[in-house]
Amino acid sequence: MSADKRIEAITARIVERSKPHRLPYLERVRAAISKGVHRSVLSCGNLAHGFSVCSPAEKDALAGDRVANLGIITSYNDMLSAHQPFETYPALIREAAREAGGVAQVAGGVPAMCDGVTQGQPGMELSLFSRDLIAMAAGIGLSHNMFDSVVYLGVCDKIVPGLTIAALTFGHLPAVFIPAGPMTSGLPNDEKAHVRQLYAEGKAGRAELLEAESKSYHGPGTCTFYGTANSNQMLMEIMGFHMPGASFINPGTPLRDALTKEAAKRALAITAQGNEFTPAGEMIDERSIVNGVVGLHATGGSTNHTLHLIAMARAAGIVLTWKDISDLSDVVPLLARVYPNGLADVNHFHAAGGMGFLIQELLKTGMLHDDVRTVYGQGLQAYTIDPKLGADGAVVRDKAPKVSHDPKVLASIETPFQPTGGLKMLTGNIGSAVIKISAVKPERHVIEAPAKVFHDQLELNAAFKAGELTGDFIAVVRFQGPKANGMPELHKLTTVLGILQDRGQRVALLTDGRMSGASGKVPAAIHVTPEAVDNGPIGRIRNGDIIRLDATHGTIEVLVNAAEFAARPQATADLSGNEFGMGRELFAPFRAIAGPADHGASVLFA
Ligand SMILES: O=C(O)[C@H](O)[C@@H](O)[C@H](O)[C@H](O)COP(=O)(O)O
Ligand code: SF4
Repeated sequence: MSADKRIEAITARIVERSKPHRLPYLERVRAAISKGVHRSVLSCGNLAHGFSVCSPAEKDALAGDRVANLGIITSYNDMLSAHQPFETYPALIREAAREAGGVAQVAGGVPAMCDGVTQGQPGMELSLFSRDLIAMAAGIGLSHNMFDSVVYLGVCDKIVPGLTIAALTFGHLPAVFIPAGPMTSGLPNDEKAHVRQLYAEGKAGRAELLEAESKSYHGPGTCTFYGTANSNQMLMEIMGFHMPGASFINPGTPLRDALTKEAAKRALAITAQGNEFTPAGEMIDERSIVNGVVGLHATGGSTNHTLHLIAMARAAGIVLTWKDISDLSDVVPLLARVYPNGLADVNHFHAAGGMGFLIQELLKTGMLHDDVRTVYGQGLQAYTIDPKLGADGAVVRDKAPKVSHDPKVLASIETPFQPTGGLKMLTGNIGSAVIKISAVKPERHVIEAPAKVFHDQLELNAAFKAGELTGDFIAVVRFQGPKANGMPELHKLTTVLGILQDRGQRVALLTDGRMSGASGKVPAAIHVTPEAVDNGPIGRIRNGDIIRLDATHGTIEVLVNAAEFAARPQATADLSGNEFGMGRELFAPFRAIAGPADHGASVLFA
């Protein structure tokens, strides 16, 4: 079935807009492909260094150009519960490579930050920049030019976007992403959030809070809320970088290991030496990117992808805009209710039918481009499956269920939770912003209230403790953009604003910073561009100004006389405290050159 004509129209405009970047990109990819087996251009000395630790049989194989060499880029560390399982993956992948007659080598590692560990801490100011650094670090591994295909081991927030930027930069090579899967379900996310609110109100102690947090985050695997990390898994599957059904299988299970070995063998099967050559730079095109945006809307995905997906697309010469994302939101229905957009977690999503059911439903009405290339072959229909472990220990794929196993978590295309998606663009005299409405009740989609201005999320929390946050208001938290302090997530505001909202106050947030993908029920206009430190109008808002946030009509306005507002001096902030400490001094060059949020807040692309 061809895609819905509205999806086709938005895709066509992206193709047209991208040509100046996409065509030269494809020429570079094809020029690199034309050079043949890449290690064949290495000198004997280069090659000897490259395979010095291999077995004699592997050296023989790599001395020629017939046997495929699989590069592994790994983001293993013990800080991210989602990445800790990767510790054992290289051995499993090497075993699979041997079974497939190929060779596998770890090309390099990349850094991985856990936004949960750094949330509310100075380290969070490195987080966004770590995405582009991860792309660079992966590039260093791949620049050995020893490889015919690559598997990327990554899950969390900035890591998959950074690895995708690298995979598309090395677009002449096939790229298969291998996830580690979600943590098993612990204390439900809403119960964790409730204990946090009790603690913030002084009704629970630290011991009770730590117990709740530890029961929620309790073992290996991705945290089970639908934040950026799990949005990444959804994206990798719907864009065709995962094997079908790979996203949400728990770590340490036979099926997980079978999927990992299968992915390694598939990566070796789609090299230029085989008959199904699938270079990443040609596999991913504008339709793949649109499919990714559709998946974000249909699942209520992370607002961070209004930054990351733009940077990821740009790495392949594709220019995606907030208006594309916003216009797709008007077409794509919301089919999933996973925390913070509901009470379920990703394990419940998978049990309800998961990615296979979701893709099946979206294909039914042309919400997705089916005619796309994937690491598994041609077409997205192949992903409408339910993965199982076969008797022989290999992966088998049943058809996805015809009916959702839990319609309260995963809806059919005929009975969506909302007729439109979750991510809207806002424009007005403050600039541009984005808002995630899938987790916000309809009666809160329009908020008009006086501004309370802060230059730091801790200032707002202190005002809460001092009992100063009374009545209806829009919290303006500014000087939080990429050039100011690296654009940290302001997720710590969620608890306080949630308490005030639950008390009946009509509150909202307006910031040039960003939120966690796990932030939810309070209306938040985020990623305001231009940012305050770049002379953005958000820097001219004063306490008491009336602001109108209208997610229904897509506007964000300060209701002040235009001439008076323009004549106001730009506020300034003392950012000296953000320049040193916890490594922030190392990222001064990134703050100096970071691009605007609506271009991905990247140091790699203007
Ligand atoms: O974008 C995201 O999804 C978040 O960055 C997420 O990865 C982060 O870990 C949250 O901070 C977790 O939520 P808590 O901080 O509430 O545990
Ligand atoms: S989902 Fe967030 S908190 Fe959980 S491991 Fe990943 S980065 Fe850390």
